[in-house]
Amino acid sequence: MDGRAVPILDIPHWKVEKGERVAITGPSGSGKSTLLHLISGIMNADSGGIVVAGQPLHQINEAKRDAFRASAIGYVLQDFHLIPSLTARQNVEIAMTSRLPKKERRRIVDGWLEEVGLGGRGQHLPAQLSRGQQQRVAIVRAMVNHPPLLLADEPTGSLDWETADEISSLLLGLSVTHGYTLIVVTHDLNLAGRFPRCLSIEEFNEVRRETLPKQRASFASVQQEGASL
Ligand SMILES: Nc1ncnc2c1ncn2[C@@H]1O[C@H](COP(=O)(O)OP(=O)(O)OP(=O)(O)O)[C@@H](O)[C@H]1O
Repeated sequence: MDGRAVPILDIPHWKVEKGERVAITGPSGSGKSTLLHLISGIMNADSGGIVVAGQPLHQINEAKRDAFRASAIGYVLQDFHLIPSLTARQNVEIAMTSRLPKKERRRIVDGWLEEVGLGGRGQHLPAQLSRGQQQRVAIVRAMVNHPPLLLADEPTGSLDWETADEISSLLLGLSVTHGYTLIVVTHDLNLAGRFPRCLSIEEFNEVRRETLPKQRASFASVQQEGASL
């Protein structure tokens, strides 16, 4: 870390159990998105270690982290990030890591779309779908490889309250059905309040709020033990 940088996160130890559903709240700039970037290996901590599903992310190179993320971590974002020129089905298929015959891939994707209430919508482009429907496609894309861990950054942040409630139910319901660990960061207290474990990032981050407006994470240790890949 250079002399001007101030830590965003300083987490001596933090652990999420396999299959746990955790919501993390906290003020803007408190490092919620940064935490998910660290857990997913998109960003490196300056020191310390992060273990996800038995894989120490800090001990593998970037290419291996990318491959690990593709198969083991699903990521849902506030603004969906669907490819506009691809149909709902294609947006999901493009994320599949298994090399199955096209017909089989289509059967799997259509099954997922059906499960999230989008049966018959596979041929629609994102622009032909409502925002809630687009988020459902994004959730399917995140889950299609059956990752043991799903991360969601403000998944209801751009939805009206009713749709937000539906997406909250969907995420929590799917985590029970499919048994994945779910970590959500959010301002949405309605969403957070529905989680079995709900905490403020300030409860496990030792950086004081006054020091937050600077940059970079300094240390994080997140473990998800016992998950099978
Ligand atoms: N790529 C980056 N490079 C440098 N600093 C960054 C970067 N991304 C975020 N930061 C800084 O890290 C701090 C935490 O940002 P982060 O986005 O994690 O907070 P947040 O709690 O998710 O905020 P919000 O709720 O507003 O999305 C902020 O001070 C931000 O300016």
